[in-house]
Amino acid sequence: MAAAMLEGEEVFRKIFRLYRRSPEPAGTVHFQPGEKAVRCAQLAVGALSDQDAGRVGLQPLEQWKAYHLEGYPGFLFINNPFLPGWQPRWVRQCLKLYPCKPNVCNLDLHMSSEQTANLWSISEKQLRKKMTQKRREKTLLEKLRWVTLGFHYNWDTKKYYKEKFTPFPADLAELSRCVALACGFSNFKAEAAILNYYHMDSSLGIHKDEAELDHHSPLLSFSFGQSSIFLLGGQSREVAPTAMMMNSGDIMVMSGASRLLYHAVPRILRHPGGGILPPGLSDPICGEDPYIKGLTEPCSPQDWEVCAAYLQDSRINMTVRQVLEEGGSFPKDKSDQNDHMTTGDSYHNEEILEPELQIKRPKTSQMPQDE
Ligand SMILES: O=C(O)CCC(=O)C(=O)O
Ligand SMILES: [Fe+2]
Repeated sequence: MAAAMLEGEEVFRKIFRLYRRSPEPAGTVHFQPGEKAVRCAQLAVGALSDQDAGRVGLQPLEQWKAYHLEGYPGFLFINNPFLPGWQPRWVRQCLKLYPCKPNVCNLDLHMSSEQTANLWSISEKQLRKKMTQKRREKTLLEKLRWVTLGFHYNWDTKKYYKEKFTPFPADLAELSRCVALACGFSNFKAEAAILNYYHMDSSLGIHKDEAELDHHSPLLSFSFGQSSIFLLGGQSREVAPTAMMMNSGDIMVMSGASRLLYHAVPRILRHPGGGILPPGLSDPICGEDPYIKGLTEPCSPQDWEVCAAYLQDSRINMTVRQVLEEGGSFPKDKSDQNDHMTTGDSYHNEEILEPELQIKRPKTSQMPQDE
C-alpha cells in the first residue's frame, strides 16, 4: 500500500523527503564562484547609495556578491551583504519587536492577546538560562512559528484582505526597498511579510507564493541564524527541485519566471564552520559608523544574550512581499466582508515524520502538498 502511494508521489515530494532525512545529499548548490550552474550576477550599480545601504546595515553595493542560477531566470542569490554588527540588529527586531501587537503570530490562535502581548519579556529570563540548563520547558518565544506584518496573510483562505492590515515596520520596509533597488526593482513597496521561525527539527512544506495580487514584484527573503536547505522547483510538483544552502545573512530574490515556482525548506542544518553561531553573529556589538546613523538601534549586550541563546538551534527567515500593483486595489468580493480568523497553517512542520506517517497525514485544503 505504502509502496504504491510512493510510486505515485510527486517528484518534488520525493526529493523533499530525501533532504528531510539526510543532512546534505550530494548536489546541493553552494553559491560561490566556480560552482556548477552558478553565474556571477551584475547588480544595479549606482542605484543604491552607500549612505542608504549603510542606514539599514548593508555594505556598499560594489562589495555584494550576487549569483544567478542556471535554469532559473529571475532568481538571484546574494551572499550575506550585511555590515558587521547588523545581522544581530535584525535578529533582535525579529524576536523582540516584530512579534509585538498589532502584528499577528501563530500563538494568537491559542492564547489571548494579553498573553501574547510581550513574548520577549515573558521568555527572556528563561532563555538566558538556556546556556546552562539542558532540560527545561520551552519558552513562548521558542513556540513562535510565524509572525505576519502589513497585510496579514490568512493561512486558511490563502488570501490577503484590505481590512486586515497594520502598518508595515518602517525599518524593514527600507531594508527591502534598498535590496529591491540593488536588484533593479525601483518601485518595490514592502506591504506584507511572513516571518518564519525554525528549530533544528522544523521544515516548511512545498508551496508557491501566489496570494499576492502583484506577481511582477519580487519576493525578498532574508535568513539569519542556523543554515537551511532550500528547494527551488518548477511550475508543477512534478518538476525536480534544485537544492541550495542558505546561510546566515544570505538574501534570495524570486522574480520574473522564478516568482511563482514551488519551493520548500526540508531541513535546518547547523551552520558550516563549527562555532555555536555563524561568523556574522558571533561579534554582535560593533561600533556605529560615525557618518551614517542606522535606522535601528544597535543590539545591546543584554538583548544579544537572549538572541544568541535562541539562535543556537534556530533559524529566522523574513520573506517580504508587495501585495498590490502600483495604484492597484483589492477586488470586491462579498465573502471578504466576513471576519477571517485563521485556524492555523500546515506549512510549518516540526518533527521528522516517518515516511508512512507522512502519507497517512490527513489532507486538508491548507496542506501545501495538496495544491
Ligand atoms: O524560510 C525560507 O527560506 C522560505 C520561506 C518561504 O518560502 C515563505 O515564507 O513563503
Ligand atoms: Fe514561500
